Order: sequence, then C-alpha cells, then structure tokens
Amino acid sequence: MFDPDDLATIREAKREWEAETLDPTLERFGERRETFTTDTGGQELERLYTPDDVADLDYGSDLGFPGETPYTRGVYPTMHRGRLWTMRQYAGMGTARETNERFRYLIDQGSSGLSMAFDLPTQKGYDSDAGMAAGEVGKAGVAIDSLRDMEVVFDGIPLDEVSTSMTINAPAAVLLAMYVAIGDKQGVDRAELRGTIQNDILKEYIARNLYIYPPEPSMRLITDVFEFCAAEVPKFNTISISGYHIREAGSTAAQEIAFTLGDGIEYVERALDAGLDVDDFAPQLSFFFNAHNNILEEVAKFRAARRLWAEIMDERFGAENPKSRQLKFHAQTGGSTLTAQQVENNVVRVAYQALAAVLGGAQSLHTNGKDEALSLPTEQSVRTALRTQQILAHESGVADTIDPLGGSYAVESLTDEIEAEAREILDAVDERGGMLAAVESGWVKRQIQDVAFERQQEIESGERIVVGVNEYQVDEEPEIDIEEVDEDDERRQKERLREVKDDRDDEAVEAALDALADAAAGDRNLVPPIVDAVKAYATVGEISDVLREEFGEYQPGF
Ligand SMILES: CC(C)(COP(=O)(O)OP(=O)(O)OC[C@H]1O[C@@H](n2cnc3c(N)ncnc32)[C@H](O)[C@@H]1OP(=O)(O)O)[C@@H](O)C(=O)NCCC(=O)NCCSC(=O)CCC(=O)O
Repeated sequence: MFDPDDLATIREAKREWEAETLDPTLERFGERRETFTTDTGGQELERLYTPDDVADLDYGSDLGFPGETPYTRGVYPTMHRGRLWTMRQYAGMGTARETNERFRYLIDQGSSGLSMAFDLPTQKGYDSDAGMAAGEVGKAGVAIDSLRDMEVVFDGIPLDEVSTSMTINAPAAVLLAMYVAIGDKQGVDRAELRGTIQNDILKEYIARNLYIYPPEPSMRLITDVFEFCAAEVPKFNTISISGYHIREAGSTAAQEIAFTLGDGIEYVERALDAGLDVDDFAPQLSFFFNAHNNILEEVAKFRAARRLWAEIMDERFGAENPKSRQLKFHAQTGGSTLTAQQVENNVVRVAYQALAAVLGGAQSLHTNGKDEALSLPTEQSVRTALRTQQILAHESGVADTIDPLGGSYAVESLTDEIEAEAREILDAVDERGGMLAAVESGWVKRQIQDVAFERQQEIESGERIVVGVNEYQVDEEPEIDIEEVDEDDERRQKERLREVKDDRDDEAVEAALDALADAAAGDRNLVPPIVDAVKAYATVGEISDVLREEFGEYQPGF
C-alpha cells in the first residue's frame, strides 16, 4: 500500500525519533512494563505502529470494501449505517409464562431480536419430571417440555415480525421443530421464519459439556438440520458456531477464532460428505464470539475471523455464492470478566466490550447485566445492559462510519498477527485429523487449559490487575437485588406437563415416536419425524430418549 521509498523514509525518521526524542524520556521515566502484550498474551505489542508495520498489506486482497470479499471491513455494504446490529438480550427464566413476560418487556424496551435461554434439563434432553431434572427446573433458563410451553412463550409474539435465537445444542432439532410448529400454527410461511439455533455440538465437547449423544450421530443430526432448513426454512440460521464458551474457558483470542472456524470446517465437511452442496447450506451458517476486554485485540480478532473464513470457504470449499463466504456473528460481552466485587464496575466493562463488538462489525449483540456474576439479571440490570447498546447506537457515533478502525496501523497489524496465529492453530488441527479428532483426543481442551492456567496465575500473583479484585478493593458487602427463582416453579411445571400428557392423543404420540425410531435406525432425515412428534405433543425428553436408545450417550474419554 505504501511506496517503498516512503517506507524507508519513515523507518529512518522512526530511528531518529527513537534516538533523539524517545530514549531520553525512557532513561528518565522508563515504561510501566518490560513488554506489553495483548490481553491473552499471544501478541507482543509495539510501542508505536507506523506504516512500516503494515508494509505487506494489500488493500484489495487483504481489506477490500465492505460487502465484498474478503469482508475484512464488514459483511454488508452499508453495515450499521443501513441497519443497526440486532440488540438481542439473552433471556429465559422459570416458566414459559415468565419468559413470555420478559420477552414482551424487552420488545417494549426496544430490543430488536429475542434470545432464548433454556434450563439445564431441557438442554440435556430431560423433561421436568425426570429424576435428573430435580432442583434444576427453570433455573438457568426456561423449562420447555412440550410444544405447549413454546406456545406460551410465544403467546402474542408474531414469528414473522421477530427473529429468535435459541441457545440449544444437543436437542436443537427438537426446539427448531417446535419453532416451526408454532410458526405453522400462527400461519407464518416457513420461508419467512427467522432465527438461529446454536446447534454447535463440537464446542459442547470442548468447553460447555451439555452434550447427549456421541459425536457421530450428533453430527448427523446437525447435517439433517442443514438439509431440512435449506429446503423448508431457508432464512433460518441453522447453527451458531460458537467461540464464546471457548474464550470463557480461558482461551486466547486466536484460539477462540481458530477452534471456532475449525469447528465450522468440520461441519462443512460432514455436510459435504452427506451429499449437500456447499452453497445450499453455507449462507445460513452463523458464528458467535466473545467480546472481551482488550478493545483493539478484539476488533482485530473479529476482522481476522471474517477474512479467514472468506478464504477458507473460497479456497478449501470452492464456495461460489458470496453469502457462503460472509462470516456473520453474534457477540456477547465476556461473562467471565464480570466481578462480584463492586458490581457497578461491570456496567463499564460491558460498555467497553460492547464497543469492541460494534467496532468489529457485529450483526447481533448481547450485553451482560452487571449482576450476572451473582445471579440471573434483574429487570433493572437487563434494562441498563440494553441501554448500553442503545447509547452506543444512537449517541456514541461509532455506528455511523463503517469499520472506523480500518487503516489504523495498530489494528491492521494485530489483525494480521491474529489471523496468522489462528492459521497456525488450524494447521495443527489438520495435522491431528481435523477438529473432531482433535477434540476427541483431548488436545483442544488441553491447549485451552494451559492458557487459562497461566492467566489464573497472573491474577493470583498480581501481575494482571483486575480492578476491584486484586487491586483497588473496598471493604464492603455487595449490595444488590438478586433475582429470585421461585422454588415452586418446578412443582407447577411438573403439573403442567402432567396435564399435557393427560390431554394428548397417546396413540398419535406413540406412532410419531415409532416413526422417529425407524428414521434414526435408518438414514432418513430426522427433522420431519421430529416435527410430527412435537406436533403430537411428544416431549423433549421422550424424543431425546428415542434417540438415546438408538445412538447411545457420550462418555468423555479424557
Ligand atoms: C446471523 C446472526 C449473527 C444475526 O442475525 P440477525 O437476523 O440478527 O442479523 P442479520 O442476519 O445480520 O440481519 C438481518 C437481516 O437484515 C439484513 N441486513 C442487516 N444489515 C444490513 C445492511 N447494512 N444492509 C442491508 N441489509 C442488512 C440482512 O441481510 C438480513 O436479511 P436477510 O436474511 O434477508 O439477508 C444470527 O446468527 C444471530 O442472531 N445470532 C444470535 C445468536 C445468539 O443470540 N446467541 C445467544 C447465545 S447465549 C449463550 O450461549 C450464553 C452462554 C451459555 O448459555 O452458555
């Protein structure tokens, strides 16, 4: 991008600056640290970046224009000038009725998309009356047993006007089927349904641990969802390939994107093996990243991820449809960065992290409530979190220029370095036979744990400052309204489940579950029989049991 003579002049001028201006100051005052690195230590930071640090940058092939390959500067031509990112606050609590109320509240307050959290039993494919569910019903999210619960959650919420993300993985096909069934009942054309299911089982084995079946049948379920959606629900994002939890488990920024894109590669390969055409399903693959503390590193990470994915889809998979190459992502501010001490500080952390996500070109964003280190967020803290996004959108000005940090010597240089490091990690994954093999051998988890351990030691030694935790402490008990979970919810939910079971046509349920068992034993797509089963009010637990019977359950080997 720069004339070689100009670069030589700049290099020479920098040497002069160092000798004449910098060194005397360094001798008198020194610097705060011997070396400065990115938050996760992967990249050593220069004191000052100049055009010389981006001498190899080729504007056309490395950056290009927004809406054009390699999408470094954003996936849409107008980005947030055309449409603000979706403000999508993750919510789900207790019963279906309470979740419906929280959703309506969020819509009233200007939330532009819904994001549904499920309780642990639902995420593990158990009904509320299962022994394994005791004590967990409605705790980390809403309890969904049957279509009846989903009808209540979406009561008065027209599915053709809102897009909904569902954080559901092992039973993703079941919840997708329920969403489709609700749409059918509301008379919404399936082609108009918008939303996302997380459906990312690989990161469950790596970091989140909410799996049910072994990897092979889990991958089949995912491929079946790709195929079903391409034909029936073409606007639905069939997966949210998630680095968020990998980062929460303590990975570096480069590991976060490398392992996430590695998972993406594995899903694409499986779908191709199953006979799908890359351009039929790749446009609906979506991503989910963490918006962590270090603003410049995070912005560089998002840009690097976009560039890398465009290249992978082009070079490795020969994708022709531009949409197949566009990495669209949701971001959530880093839950693990929130502190129980001086809870108000979390509002500030969240705001900076959200700023990084927006500067990095996010399509959708969740900002954490300040109290999430302690409990489920209260309505008040959810509102402040949403207002944080609205202030960014309408007051800060950062949404008004596309990729405003593009061209910053520091950010371009970091983008290159993170991309290069992620590439190296992806090569190491390939050497281990791909992501699934690397995950099953325990290698991926060990890579992350090593970094997490180092980070923890840095905090304990005081080398890494966490404000209010190992520095700037105050002697006070946290004063905070805790959102109470109603312990009676479990009993009421079980009663409702009993009513559903009493009301439904048992023969129809049995026939639907038998048809599903047949499909599972053969190789037909599993989603249509799951849709039939949910419409007959078969429960999440019953459907998951049929598949458990056929597929078995995953036992981690490491
Ligand atoms: C693709 C994304 C990232 C975003 O989808 P959205 O529908 O919000 O946005 P979008 O697709 O970018 O935009 C919507 C429509 O507007 C159009 N559009 C957008 N911007 C535009 C622009 N500037 N110019 C022209 N058109 C534009 C798009 O093309 C699209 O239409 P067309 O479709 O017609 O093109 C999706 O996957 C998503 O919403 N993900 C959310 C995931 C999530 O909430 N996860 C929560 C996890 S919570 C979690 O895991 C917590 C921890 C735990 O539980 O463990």
